[in-house]
Amino acid sequence: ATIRRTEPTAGSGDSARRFGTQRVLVEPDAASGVAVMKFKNPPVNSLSLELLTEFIISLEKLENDKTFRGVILTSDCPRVFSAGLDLTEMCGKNPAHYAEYWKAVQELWLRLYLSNLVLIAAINGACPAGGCLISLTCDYRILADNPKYLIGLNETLLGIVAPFWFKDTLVNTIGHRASEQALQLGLLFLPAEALQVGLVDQVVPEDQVLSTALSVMARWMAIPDHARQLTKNMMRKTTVDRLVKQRDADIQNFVSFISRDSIQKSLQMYLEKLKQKKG
Ligand SMILES: CC/C=C\CCC/C=C/C(=O)SCCNC(=O)CCNC(=O)[C@H](O)C(C)(C)COP(=O)(O)OP(=O)(O)OC[C@H]1O[C@@H](n2cnc3c(N)ncnc32)[C@H](O)[C@@H]1OP(=O)(O)O
Repeated sequence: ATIRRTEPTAGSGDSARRFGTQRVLVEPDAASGVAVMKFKNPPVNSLSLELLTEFIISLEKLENDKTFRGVILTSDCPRVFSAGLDLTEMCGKNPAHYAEYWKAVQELWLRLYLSNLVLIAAINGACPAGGCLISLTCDYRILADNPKYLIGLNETLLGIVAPFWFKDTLVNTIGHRASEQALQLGLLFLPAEALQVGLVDQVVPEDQVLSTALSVMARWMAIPDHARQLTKNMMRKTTVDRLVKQRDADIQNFVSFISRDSIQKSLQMYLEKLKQKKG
C-alpha cells in the first residue's frame, strides 16, 4: 500500500492536507496535532489483510511524525464502525494464509495497544468482534446513541473463540466477571448497556460523536506526553508482553483452530446467514 497525499480541503491550508491509502483516510490537523483516521473498506470495514496492512502503515506514519500527538479512529462507511475480522480471510484459505493474516491481526493490536499517541475511538456504527477489539485498544471510546450500533466480542456466536489477548483487553476494560459473561454469551451491547458496563466511556447523539472526540482529545493532550505515555505503558505492558512472549505459538494455535473442518463449517454457515439476511 502506498501513502498518497490528497489536496488540502478548501480554505484549510497545509495543516489539513489529507493523506492515506485506499482503505484508510487520514485527515491530519497539524495545528492541533490531531489526526482523524477513517476506515474506508465498504460496505462494512471488514478487517481484510489489505486494510490491516494499510492501517499499520498509516498509524506508523503518524507515530513517526512528531507533529501528531493524538489520533481519532472512526469509520467512513455509514452505519458500521467495523464488522471485525474479514471472515473471507478465515475460510477456504490455506494454513500459510491463515498464519499471515493472524500475524497482521496481532501486529495491529500490538501497535495500537501500546501506542504513544492518544487514541480515541469515535464509534459511529456497529462495532462487533474485531471492530470492538480496535475500539478497546483506544484510551477512550465514544459511541453514537443508535440502537442499531451494537458493540461487543461476539465470537462465540460464530462458533469461534476470542483469543486470550482479546480477552485480556476486555478484562482490562470492564473487569473479569463482566468479561466472562460477555465472552461466553458473545454479548453485543446496546449503547446504554455498553455505557453501563464500561465498554464505552460516553454515548452521544450520532452527529456529536466526532466533536465530542475532539474535545475529549484536547483534555488528554493537556497532560504532558512523557508522563501520560509512561503511565499508559505501566498499565498495559504486562498484557502486551503475554502475547509478545508467545506470538508464534498464538499463530500456530489460530491456524490449527481455524483450519478445523467444524470451524470452517461454522464460518461458512455464518457467512451464508449474513448473505441470506439481505434476501
Ligand atoms: C484461536 C482464535 C480463533 C479465532 C479468533 C477469531 C477472532 C475473530 C474476530 C472477528 O472479528 S470474526 C468477525 C465477526 N464479525 C461479525 O460477527 C459481524 C458480522 N457482520 C454483521 O453483523 C453485519 O454485517 C453488520 C456489521 C452489523 C452490518 O450489517 P449490514 O446489514 O449493514 O450489512 P450486511 O450484514 O448486509 O453485510 C454487508 C456485506 O458485508 C459482508 N460482511 C459482513 N460482515 C463481514 C465480515 N466480518 N467479514 C466479511 N464479510 C462481512 C456481508 O456478508 C455482506 O456481503 P454481501 O454484500 O456480499 O452479501
